[in-house]
Amino acid sequence: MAPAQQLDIADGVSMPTVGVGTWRLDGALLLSILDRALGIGYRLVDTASYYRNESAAGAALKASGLARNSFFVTTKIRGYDQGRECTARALGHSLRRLRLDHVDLLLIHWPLPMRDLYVATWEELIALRDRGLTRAIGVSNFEPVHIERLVAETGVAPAVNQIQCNPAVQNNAMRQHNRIRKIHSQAWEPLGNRSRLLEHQVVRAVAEEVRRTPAQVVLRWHLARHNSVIPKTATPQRLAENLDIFGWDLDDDHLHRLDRLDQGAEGRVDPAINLVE
Ligand SMILES: NC(=O)C1=CN([C@@H]2O[C@H](COP(=O)(O)OP(=O)(O)OC[C@H]3O[C@@H](n4cnc5c(N)ncnc54)[C@H](OP(=O)(O)O)[C@@H]3O)[C@@H](O)[C@H]2O)C=CC1
Ligand SMILES: O=C(O)C(=O)[C@@H](O)[C@H](O)C(=O)CO
Repeated sequence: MAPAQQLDIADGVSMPTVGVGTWRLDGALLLSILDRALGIGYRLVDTASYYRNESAAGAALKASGLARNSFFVTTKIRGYDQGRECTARALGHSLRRLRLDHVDLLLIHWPLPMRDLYVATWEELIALRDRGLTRAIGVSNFEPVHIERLVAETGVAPAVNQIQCNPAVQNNAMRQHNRIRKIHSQAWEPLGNRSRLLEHQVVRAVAEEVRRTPAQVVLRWHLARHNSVIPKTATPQRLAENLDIFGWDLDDDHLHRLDRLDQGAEGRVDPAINLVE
């Protein structure tokens, strides 16, 4: 069965299953990538204050002329903006750069447990959602222990946990815990750059068998395994390729061969020690 192109992440909030990743894109390049992406049907833009590209993303969205309710924007609260007052102020700055009055999904970028501010930050996200400044709230790079603390102290589970995931770095413990808590797993680094996944002989063999590209095979694996994806490309021609992952299938044998590529900790960024500020 073909996967849905939208999924429900919260009451009345539906999110595209494929979006545009924007880390390391900015300025004229980001404008032209988003112009092309929005023109061929992408409707989700993943940005973050840490990427310093929200202004260009906002300009591209405005130039697209698309109605506000037809596109979906995710941004993130970076490390040094964690904590009650800083978080609200940071979202205000992001909204101004994005030229929007609300985002669709607001994430805590990294838990930074050594700072011990992620629960206070989460409480602020709940308040920002209740004020209509974001339609849904979630986290990124949160391990089960961090999520359990949010739920225990606030009673509110994230709608989404954006985590590193691809066939080579599957992060199965995090994905399984997300599933148990009914939290959607959105995959960052979906193409497995750090692991040179697209060059792997199994990926290439499956791609040849189904007459698709290695990137399409990997992105289709994600949808079959219930992840949504936000691949990044600075190559305009690849945008259409990365979106053309519906209406065809991988069979169980293909999926199981890709499942077996997991390298465990190899290539995995440890969420608890990453110091992205
Ligand atoms: N929450 C978090 O902590 C994080 C979130 N992210 C988000 O996730 C997004 C995606 O992750 P990212 O790390 O960029 O990695 P990706 O898995 O999206 O890989 C990007 C790389 O793959 C290449 N590529 C893209 N499409 C194709 C294709 N069809 N064929 C061959 N190569 C291709 C790109 O090359 P080229 O550009 O030259 O086309 C680029 O080198 C980020 O942009 C960001 O929005 C990322 C990291 C952490
Ligand atoms: O792109 C992001 O959202 C990130 O957080 C990355 O910079 C991430 O920190 C990373 O790749 C660390 O190695």
